[in-house]
Amino acid sequence: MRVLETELPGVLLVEPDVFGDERGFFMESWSGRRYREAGLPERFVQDNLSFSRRGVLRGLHFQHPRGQGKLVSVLRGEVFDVAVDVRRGSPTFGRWVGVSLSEENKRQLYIPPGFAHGFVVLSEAALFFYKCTEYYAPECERTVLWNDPEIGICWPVEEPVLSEKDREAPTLRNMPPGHLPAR
Ligand SMILES: Cc1cn([C@H]2C[C@H](O)[C@@H](COP(=O)(O)OP(=O)(O)O[C@H]3O[C@@H](C)C(=O)[C@@H](O)[C@H]3O)O2)c(=O)[nH]c1=O
Repeated sequence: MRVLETELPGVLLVEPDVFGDERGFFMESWSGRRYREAGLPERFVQDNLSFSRRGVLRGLHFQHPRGQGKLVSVLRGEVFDVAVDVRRGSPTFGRWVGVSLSEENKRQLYIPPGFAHGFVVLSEAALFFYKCTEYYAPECERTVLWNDPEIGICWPVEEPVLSEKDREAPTLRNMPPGHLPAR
């Protein structure tokens, strides 16, 4: 597999080895030892699966405290996946990276604690699977406005379908300081 650095140090793009033959394909979607050797966490404690229709945007989400590292992937369809550095004092605070993750390219994105995460569905529907290094803690859930102009994410969808929580989220500047992690 190949692990590629992104413009945000710590956010890693993983290209797994895929073995195709006349039956279909095989790939190891995660292996503790190999991912550790490649600089990713070995320990994940929760797996999540979500299904969304075209145009659905989930995000931008993170937990603080109890930050979660997330290894995200797409089992069906295609999404535009985004990570934003929300660590106060970070040289890349407020900066974002976005990648296409799909059933076809089978890529994974590793988003460390301290980064907000979101995605929008580009295909008819998407089945989104991710591993988390920390358990879900509803009291630590934080949401940043998906189209915060100061972050300036170039989303490939103009009027996404949002949850009420995501529609009403504050901008990064308006987040209570205690809701943001420090670097
Ligand atoms: C995230 C999560 C939600 N839930 C519940 C809470 C709620 O009733 C329901 C739906 O939750 P949400 O609307 O927050 O789901 P969703 O918008 O899909 O939230 C997810 O978005 C992506 C972008 C992430 O990065 C994830 O960490 C997570 O925040 O599921 C859990 O039980 N466990 C969990 O780990």
